[in-house]
Amino acid sequence: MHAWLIDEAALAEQGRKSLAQQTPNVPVSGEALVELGVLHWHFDPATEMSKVDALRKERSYSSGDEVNITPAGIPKEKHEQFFQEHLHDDEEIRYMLEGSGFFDVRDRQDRWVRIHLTRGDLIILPAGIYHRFTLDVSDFVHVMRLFKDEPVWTAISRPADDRAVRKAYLQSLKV
Ligand SMILES: CSCCC(=O)/C(O)=C/O
Ligand SMILES: [Fe+2]
Repeated sequence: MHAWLIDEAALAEQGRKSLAQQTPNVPVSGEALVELGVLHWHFDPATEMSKVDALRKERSYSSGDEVNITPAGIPKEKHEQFFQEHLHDDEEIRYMLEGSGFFDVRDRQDRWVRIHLTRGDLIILPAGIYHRFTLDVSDFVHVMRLFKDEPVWTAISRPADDRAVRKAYLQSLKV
């Protein structure tokens, strides 16, 4: 996992799937992500699935599924929808089994932090954080999605500032 600040204009120029970090390169540490409520682990899918299972139990992720995301495999509109800034009422838990991609999350100053995830990265985005997802130049990801209850994927587009989950998230940043 690598994370860095991105500038929207520069990103548009280089293409949103580009692996190139921007100049000036401003890295964002794992600790800074934790302060935003973003948690990250790395578990080798070949040898460390028991650690994923332990985390599932510990955090009560009772259901899950696996999806392939490729330009050919999902409708373009869906991929565009992933890249529309949104939030969820629940945590978003994603475990990268193959491939790679970017989650962009908003920081306290409303800047974009780009998080590059590759095989073995497991990320938890807190409920209420504004974010988006895109494939990178590899154009492929096989991802496990984990849920506390029945699988639901409801994206609430920004602006959603009046939503209870957004207010609770902002409140959690203050402590
Ligand atoms: C990498 S899983 C597909 C994207 C997704 O589920 C989501 O909510 C993006 O924010
Ligand atoms: Fe999302």
